[in-house]
Amino acid sequence: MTIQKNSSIYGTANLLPASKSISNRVLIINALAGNASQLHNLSDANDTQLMLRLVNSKDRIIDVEDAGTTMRFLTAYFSITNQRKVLTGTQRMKERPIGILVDALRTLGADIDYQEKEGYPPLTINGFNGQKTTSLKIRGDISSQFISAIMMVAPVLPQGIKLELEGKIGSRPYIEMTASLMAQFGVKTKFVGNLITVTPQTYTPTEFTVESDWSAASYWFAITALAEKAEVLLPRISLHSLQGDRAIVDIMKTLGVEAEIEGSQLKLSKGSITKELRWDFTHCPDLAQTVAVVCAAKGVKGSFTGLESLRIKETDRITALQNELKKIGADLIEESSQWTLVPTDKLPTRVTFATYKDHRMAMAFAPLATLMDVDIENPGVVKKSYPNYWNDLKAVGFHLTE
Ligand SMILES: O=C(O)C1=C[C@@H](OP(=O)(O)O)[C@@H](O)[C@H](O)C1
Ligand SMILES: C=C(OP(=O)(O)O)C(=O)O
Repeated sequence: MTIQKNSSIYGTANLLPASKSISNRVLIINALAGNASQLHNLSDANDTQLMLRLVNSKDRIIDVEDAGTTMRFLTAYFSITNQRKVLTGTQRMKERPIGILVDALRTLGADIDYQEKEGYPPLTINGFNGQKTTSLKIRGDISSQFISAIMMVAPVLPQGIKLELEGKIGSRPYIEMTASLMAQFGVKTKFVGNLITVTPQTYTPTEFTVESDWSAASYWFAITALAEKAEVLLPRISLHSLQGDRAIVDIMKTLGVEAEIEGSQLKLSKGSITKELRWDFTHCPDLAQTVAVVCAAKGVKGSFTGLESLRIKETDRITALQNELKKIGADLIEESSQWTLVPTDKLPTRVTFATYKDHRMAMAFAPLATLMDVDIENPGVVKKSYPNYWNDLKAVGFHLTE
């Protein structure tokens, strides 16, 4: 697919999706609350559509495709609700670790086997043999999704749980989001230091509306930063969000984007840009690609930390970024847990970007069409989190051809 260069961008990202992280949590919580909640504005992201279909499925084989939260949350949900299931996914899903979650669930009393490689999907869940312990230790540095998965099922355990997070904690706002959503469905958790305590409680069915997705919004900040002239409106988005990726407001302020609330919308417009950005992505890993591309094209030197988890997402995002940034003359150099982004000094006029079966590679590189003609391989990948991305680009004036 080709996106023709357009450096003046005006309009509304009307089809901005609802948060897939919030949607997938409320779907698990709702299932534990007897499916009696009224849920509004669930995300049209494929990850959420999968969760919607699979959480109450009677099928034995559950294919989560490439949806990480769906895989991790359903593993805990089916285990604790004593359902016999086989959980599988794409080839990439079979390379994304799940051993830490399986070990924790086994310690709790779940009977789970690996079908292929130890520590990775596919899994066979054979049921739950009664709660064996009330205290668990779990590493916090591989994926917060393991922690969220256990937290959500914890109140239905006969004796509740004390979960001690070990080592560095990554993606902490996602853990806080889990606690906050549990509270909105009537379940209290205590999260103090590295200890999460959940007593046995019952979820209350609730009416709940999902807000727009901040990770999806990040691409609109990138477009505004990169364009010569821009004014973009984002609907149904809150600055006081549960989503840690609202950090994009602060990051992009230094990269030349002003964001101000106008009624129920957020208005993005051009501001002034710095020469250097230092940022730790430990708690907002999904923003890294968006920010790296903007720095690379705008002549901003980046000093980044907290990118470790990018290696185990939809693709190895570090390698994918390094390969594709090279095509515009930029480098991402890794040196002992520090990454230096060396921006380009001369942009090409046309580039084809590979997307590595990763929605965020497609969505993060497309904004470069404000500066050059861009070809995107496998544009359909965006359906994982933002199926209407290309239509939204058209709505603000980009010209796209197959
Ligand atoms: O809990 C969630 O909804 C998510 C947590 C993050 O993953 P990690 O905890 O693996 O960093 C994030 O990258 C992912 O897109 C969604
Ligand atoms: C990492 C992501 O998702 P998941 O881990 O849920 O597949 C993402 O959406 O960028």
